[in-house]
Amino acid sequence: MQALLESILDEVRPLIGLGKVADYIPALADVPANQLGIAVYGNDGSAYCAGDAHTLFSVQSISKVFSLVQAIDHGGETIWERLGHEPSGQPFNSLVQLEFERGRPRNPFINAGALVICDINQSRFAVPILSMRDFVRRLSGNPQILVNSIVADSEAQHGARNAAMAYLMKSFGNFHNDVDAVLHSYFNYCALQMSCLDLAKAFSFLANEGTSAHSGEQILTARQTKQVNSIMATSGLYDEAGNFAYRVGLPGKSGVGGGIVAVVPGQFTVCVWSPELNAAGNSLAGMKALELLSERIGWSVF
Ligand SMILES: NC(=O)CC[C@H](N)C(=O)O
Repeated sequence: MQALLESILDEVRPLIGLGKVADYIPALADVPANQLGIAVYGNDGSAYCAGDAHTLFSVQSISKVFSLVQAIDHGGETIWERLGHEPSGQPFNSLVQLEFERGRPRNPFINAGALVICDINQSRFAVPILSMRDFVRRLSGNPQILVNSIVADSEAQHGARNAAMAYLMKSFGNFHNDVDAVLHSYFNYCALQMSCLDLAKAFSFLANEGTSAHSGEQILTARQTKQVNSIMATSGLYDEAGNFAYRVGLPGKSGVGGGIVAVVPGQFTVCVWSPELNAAGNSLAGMKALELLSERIGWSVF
């Protein structure tokens, strides 16, 4: 596995320079574009790292999985009264469908759906950002994980589109808390800083029927785990979810920080990171690396 990861990184490195680092969040525009890392975390506790696998980066939309898991943990099936689990076929920050569908987001991994999930969690936790940080520390087994408040504040200053979605949902009665308070939480969740290895470990329960492979803690039931993986497979990469299923064939979740986590159920999780994005907002080199990995191991969920 170690040699395989090294050779995949060598193969995808020439793609660096062909994508574009997210700059609509100004603090992310400064991230050096030539970084590339990958980490695999096995259900047997084995870890393999290559490249910049220990460098911290902004998880951005990968945090939407953590928020969803927190909400399921508390609200169970009732959360689906407020949003769907269908792919949207739209960019992650689209407003168009939300108006047509009367403020009910298609799924928890587009921004509108994540904001509803954050609204649900805002009602539950006294200190939502600390609850999230501690949850992620537990999931990854790394008590050092922090939120980068410079990134969160930078996004807050350019958060008009997310605010528009939240207010639109409020106008339809599908948003219960103060919009600014929920946006503050959402931007802070997105600004969690983690490495490829942290993320691979944090997602390990999704490869292991709901139980964390390193701590033994049950995070979700096996049934809930299947549900989260299926939403990742159909919606984890926004309007590129079909392409990701076609090329990689695994449940996955991306973020505009350039990270992508994928799950090989029953075996391992993998996180790849390269900050330059393609037009859909997914890591360009990261997509290719995961495609090569699934081809070389000869395994996908399809
Ligand atoms: N796709 C992403 O990673 C988007 C997350 C980002 N914080 C936003 O709301 O725009």
